[in-house]
Amino acid sequence: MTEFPTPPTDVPAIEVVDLYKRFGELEVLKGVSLTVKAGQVVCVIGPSGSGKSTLLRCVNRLEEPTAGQLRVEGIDILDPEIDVDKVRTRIGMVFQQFNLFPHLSVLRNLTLAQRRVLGRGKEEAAEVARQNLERVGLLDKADAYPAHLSGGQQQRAAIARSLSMNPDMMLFDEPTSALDPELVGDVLDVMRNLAGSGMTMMVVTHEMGFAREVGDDLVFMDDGMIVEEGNPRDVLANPRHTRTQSFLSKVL
Ligand SMILES: Nc1ncnc2c1ncn2[C@@H]1O[C@H](COP(=O)(O)OP(=O)(O)OP(=O)(O)O)[C@@H](O)[C@H]1O
Repeated sequence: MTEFPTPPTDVPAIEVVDLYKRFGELEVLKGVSLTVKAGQVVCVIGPSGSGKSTLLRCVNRLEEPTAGQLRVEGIDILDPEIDVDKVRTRIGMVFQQFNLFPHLSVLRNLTLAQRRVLGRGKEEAAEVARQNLERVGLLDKADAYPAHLSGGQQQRAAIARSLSMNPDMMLFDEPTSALDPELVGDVLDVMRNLAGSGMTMMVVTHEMGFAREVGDDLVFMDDGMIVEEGNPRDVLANPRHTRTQSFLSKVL
């Protein structure tokens, strides 16, 4: 099995090289290349169906690319010898639909994978869980069940669950799209704090304000390709490509 050594600091956190993904006849990714440096926040925007989620899902091996290269901290994660569980412990993923287990308390949602995947003991896992619940402002909900939390609280619990695995980087797939508008701000605040703490993040989002303020880089995808990429403030203020202009004119 390939082990993950501590990477030298000049190795990119994520390197996507000429990535293709096909579902049957449908080519969803058509030669996507991008680099996320350690500590960077890269936001990915684009119309529905442009391949944003598929790209993220390839990065933590929830989907198998059809062709191309994917390196995480310099390690080829498409290597058939790779331990996929180990890849996933390095890369936290937060989904639109929270994916908490409804029959487990918030605390047990946070301790389960720590114990099963990382082999932590009960007390250590609970302590790590409490620290991360505190980080997202939910320590008082440790014993609650997901159904008794608001959508925003559930998403913050899902972020705390990811953090409890001590990931080196986190992928966010439209983390606020399922939330009522008044609950979006709290989740974005948690993400802003995470970015401020130096977490490497790739964020598929429709929140252009977040992308502008927090993103180091903005990627616009359309039809399975990266059409435009650059400093978020520049791309949002002065999109160069007509497809970016057309998309932004509808969402800004
Ligand atoms: N497992 C799958 N099987 C077949 N087709 C799929 C699968 N997953 C995604 N697709 C298709 O791939 C295309 C890209 O989907 P993807 O979810 O990556 O787009 P997206 O840009 O994230 O869209 P949205 O903003 O609506 O979430 C869509 O046409 C979608 O229907």
